[in-house]
Amino acid sequence: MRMDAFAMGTVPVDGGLATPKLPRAPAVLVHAAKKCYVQGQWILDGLDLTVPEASIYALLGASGCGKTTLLTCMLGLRHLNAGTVRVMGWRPGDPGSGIPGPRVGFMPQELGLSEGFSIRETMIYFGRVAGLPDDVIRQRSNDLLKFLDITAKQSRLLSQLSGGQKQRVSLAVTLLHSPPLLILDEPTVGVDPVLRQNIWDFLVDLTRTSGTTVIITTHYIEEARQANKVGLMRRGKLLDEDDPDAMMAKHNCATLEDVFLNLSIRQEGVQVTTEPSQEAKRPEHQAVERRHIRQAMEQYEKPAQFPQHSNVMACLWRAWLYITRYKWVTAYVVFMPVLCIFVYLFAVGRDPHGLHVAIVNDDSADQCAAGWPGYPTDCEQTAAEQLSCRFLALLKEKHDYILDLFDDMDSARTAVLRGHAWGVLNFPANFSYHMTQRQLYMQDATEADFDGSEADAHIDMSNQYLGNMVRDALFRTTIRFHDDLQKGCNLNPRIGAIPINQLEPVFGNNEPSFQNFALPGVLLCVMYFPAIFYSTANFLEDKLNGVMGRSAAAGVTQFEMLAARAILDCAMNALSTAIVIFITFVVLQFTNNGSYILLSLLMYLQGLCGLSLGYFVASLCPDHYSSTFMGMGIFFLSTFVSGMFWPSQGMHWFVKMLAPFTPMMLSVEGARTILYQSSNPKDIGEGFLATGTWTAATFLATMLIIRWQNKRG
Ligand SMILES: Nc1ncnc2c1ncn2[C@@H]1O[C@H](COP(=O)(O)OP(=O)(O)OP(=O)(O)O)[C@@H](O)[C@H]1O
Repeated sequence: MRMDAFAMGTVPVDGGLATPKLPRAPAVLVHAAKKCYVQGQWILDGLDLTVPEASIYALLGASGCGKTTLLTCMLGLRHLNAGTVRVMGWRPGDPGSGIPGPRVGFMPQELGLSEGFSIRETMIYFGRVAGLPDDVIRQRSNDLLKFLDITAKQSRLLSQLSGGQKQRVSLAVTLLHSPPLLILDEPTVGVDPVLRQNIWDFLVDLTRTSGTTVIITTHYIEEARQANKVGLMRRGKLLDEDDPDAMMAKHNCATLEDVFLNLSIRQEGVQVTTEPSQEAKRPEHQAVERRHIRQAMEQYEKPAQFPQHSNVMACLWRAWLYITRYKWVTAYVVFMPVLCIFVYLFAVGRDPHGLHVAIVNDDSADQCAAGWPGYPTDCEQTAAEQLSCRFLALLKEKHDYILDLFDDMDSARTAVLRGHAWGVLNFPANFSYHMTQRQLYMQDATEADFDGSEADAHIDMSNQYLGNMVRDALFRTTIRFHDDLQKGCNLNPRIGAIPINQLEPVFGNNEPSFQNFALPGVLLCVMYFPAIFYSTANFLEDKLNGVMGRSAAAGVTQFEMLAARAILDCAMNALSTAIVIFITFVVLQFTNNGSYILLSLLMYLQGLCGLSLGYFVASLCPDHYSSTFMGMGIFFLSTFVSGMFWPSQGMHWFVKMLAPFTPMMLSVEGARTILYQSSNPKDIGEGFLATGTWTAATFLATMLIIRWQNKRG
C-alpha cells in the first residue's frame, strides 16, 4: 500500500510558513555541539552535522551514542552546553520559531502517548495542538491510519493495540499536521518489512513532493541507503556524513555497516577528546559559524505566529477526557472526602458504650440483688446496703456501663487483668452506714466513718481515653450522689458541692466532644490529602509515559499542560468542597457557629494547596515509587503537627515553633475558629494566609523545577 504525499498538500502545512527561497539550504545545522549530563562526560563532543532541506538524513550509530540527545537538542527540548543548533534558520525554542511546535513533527523512541486514550482521541489531541480544524484531523487521520495499515477501529484504546500498531499510531500522530521537518527516532522498530519499505517510500515521496526534511534514526543500517544523506555517529562525534553510495565508494565498502566498522576502528586509533574543544572558540571557526548561521537564517522568513490558545484548549480537552475516562479516579477525588466524613461521624468521637466495670460490693449482702433503691427520706433510718446500690444505679443510668459483680477483689482484679473490665470499684462493708454518719455529723464524724465511707477504685489506665472516661464517670457520679444524698438527708446540698460554678461557656457547650474538636482538621484533611495523591499521580503519569515530552515537542509548554489540568482540578475541588459542606452540616448536622462562606473558601484553598503540592511532588520525583514515599511522609508529618488530634499549645516548643510553617496547622486553627469562635479574625486570616502561601509557593516551585529540569535536560 502506498500513500502519496498528496495529502500533505491538502493541509495548511505549518500555519502559513514561508517557502524557503533557495533550494536545499541546510534545514538543520549543528556546529561544534557539546552536551553532557554529568560534568565532563561528553555525550556530544564537538559534533557538526548538516541536514539539507527536502531530503532524508539518516543518523546512524550504536545504542547510547547520543542520537536521541542530539535530536532533542534540535527540538529545543534539551540545551547544548556549547555549540550551535539552527533549525530552519532558527534557534530551537526561540519565541516564534515554531520549534518545538507545529513546524516539526517528532516521533520519540518510546510511545509518548496515553494508552488509556483511543486512537481517535490521540489524533484529535495532537491535531488540535497543531491548530488543525477537526474535519481536517478526521480526514488526515483516516488517510494516515489506512496507509499505515492500522485496521483497528479508531475507537480502540491504545492499550488494546499491539506494540507494532502503537508504533504506527505514533508515526501517524507525527505526520498528522504535515510539518516541514520530521524528526523520527527509530520509527521502523517493530514494523514488518513490507510496511517498513512503504514507510521509506512514503518519506522519499514526501521529500520530493512537499519539500519536507526528514531526520531519521534507525538500527537497521542498510535501510538507511534510501536516505539522501547518512551521518555515522560514535562517541559523541560524527565520523562521516555523505550520500550513502558516495560514502560506500569513498571508503571502498560494499555496505554501510562495513563503512561504520572501518570508521569505528579508525576512531579507536585517534585520541578522543573528552575535554571541551577549544576549536569552536577559535576566531576563524566562529566566523564560519556566523556565516553558516547567517546563510541559514536568510533562507527562512519569520514564520507566522502560531495560535497559543489552541494548545490550552487541546490540553483542556485532554484533561476533560481524562476526567471522564478515568471515572473511578474522578469519583475518588470528588467523593472520597465525603466518604471520609461519613466514616469519621460513625467511627470517631462517639462516647464508648457498654464498658464493663468490675464491682465488689461488701456493703450489700446480696450485691444489690434487691434492686437499686431510692434515697431514704429519713436519713437516720438509712439501712445498710442502700447507698452503694444507689451509687451504682446512678453510674449505670448516666453512663451506660455494664457492672459485673464479683465476690472478692482477687477475682475482680483478674477480670481487669484479662481485659474483661476497665476497672474495679470496691465498696467497703457498712459503706452506707458510715456515709450517712459522715453526712450527719460531718466535722464530728469518726475516723472509722471516714474510712468506711470511701470506696476504692482501680482503673485500667493503659488506654488513656477510656481510663479517663471511667475516672470522669466516677467523679461525676460522686457529685450527683452527694447532691442527692444531702437532699435526702435534708441537708444543704451546697455543703458538698464543688466551689466553682461552671456557667454558660463563652464558646461551645459544657459537654465538648472530641468529634467537634477534631472536625476542623478532618474537614481540611479530607480536602487536602486526596488532592495531593490525585495530582501527583496524574502529573507523574503524563511525565513518565512521555506524553509531556511529546506534547512539548509539539509546542505545548509544560505550563500550558499544568494550567489546563489545574483548571479542571480546581473545578473538581470546588465540587468536592460543596458536597462536603452540604453533607457535613446539612445532612449530618455537625455544628457550625461561623460563616459557611469562609469555611468553604478555606477548605477549597486547602484542596488547591493539596493539588499544588501534588504537582510539586510529581515534578521532583522520577517515578511513582518515590512519589508514594514522599506523599506518605508529607501526610504523616503534616497530620501530626496540624493540631487536628492534639492542641498545638501542648506541643514541644521546637515542634510548636515549626508547626505554623507546615501546610495545615494554621488553617486547622483558622477552621476551628470559624466553626466555633467566629469572632477571632486573626486566626482566620492566618489560616488563609498560610494555606494561600503554600499553594502559591509550591506552584511557583513546580514551575521553577520544570524550567530547571528542561534547561538541565
Ligand atoms: N536524562 C539523562 N540523564 C543522564 N544521562 C542520560 C540522560 N539521557 C540520556 N543519557 C545518557 O546519554 C547517553 C546517550 O543517550 P541517548 O539516548 O542520546 O542515546 P541513543 O544513541 O539515542 O541510544 P539508543 O540508540 O539506544 O536510543 C547514554 O549513555 C544515556 O545513558
